[in-house]
Amino acid sequence: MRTVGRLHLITDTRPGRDAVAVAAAALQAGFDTVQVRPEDAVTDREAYELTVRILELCRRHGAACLVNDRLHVAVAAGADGGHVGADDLPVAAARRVLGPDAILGATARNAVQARRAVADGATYLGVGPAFATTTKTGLPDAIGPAGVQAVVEAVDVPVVAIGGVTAARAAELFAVGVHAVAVVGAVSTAVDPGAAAAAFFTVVPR
Ligand SMILES: Cc1ncc(COP(=O)(O)OP(=O)(O)O)c(N)n1
Ligand SMILES: Cc1ncsc1CCOP(=O)(O)O
Ligand SMILES: [Mg+2]
Repeated sequence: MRTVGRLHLITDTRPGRDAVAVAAAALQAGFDTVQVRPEDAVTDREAYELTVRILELCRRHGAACLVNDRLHVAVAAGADGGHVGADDLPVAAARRVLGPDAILGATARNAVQARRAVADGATYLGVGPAFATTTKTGLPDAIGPAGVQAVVEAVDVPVVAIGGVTAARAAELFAVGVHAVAVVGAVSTAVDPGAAAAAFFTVVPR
């Protein structure tokens, strides 16, 4: 199984966004994982074609490619794994779909959810929202670095913090022990996504 990366770009497929160009810039700047996260309006065919393009970029950079929610697309495209949350396949079922060697991320907000996801086969935990975000609507209140730290201290698998993550805030999150951060808006909405991504590379603990 490929190891879990430290800097995860999550694709922004909202209208007007160029997910492939942003992924290329982030990979060039040092991001080591791209999670393809198709909006609900994106068809499976579109999600598959996007994943194939992103996977080719990831392979060129030695990076991991994951697919959010739609694990059949991950398997069909030959991606490195997927990510599931409360509205997706249960973690144990997702593990059966992906097989024992794939990377499987699961969303958790607290220690109880985290331990359950690990017991059911999660490779890493996506924990947040760490800070308030407008990228995804309907989220519960942000849990802050302290809430993320509570999960870090509850499990022995990598924690990937998500939600309102900027380069400055990433330093706070690494300081409480996260393995990685996942980013959408701070890179995808930047005037220069490559420069925005490069700012994260400087805060990853070596
Ligand atoms: C790294 C990471 N953490 C959390 C999420 C959220 O996934 P999920 O709960 O399935 O919500 P949607 O992304 O499907 O809206 C994630 N995608 N990645
Ligand atoms: C998919 C998801 N899950 C929790 S927050 C979030 C979106 C994160 O986007 P941003 O990095 O722009 O806050
Ligand atoms: Mg989901």
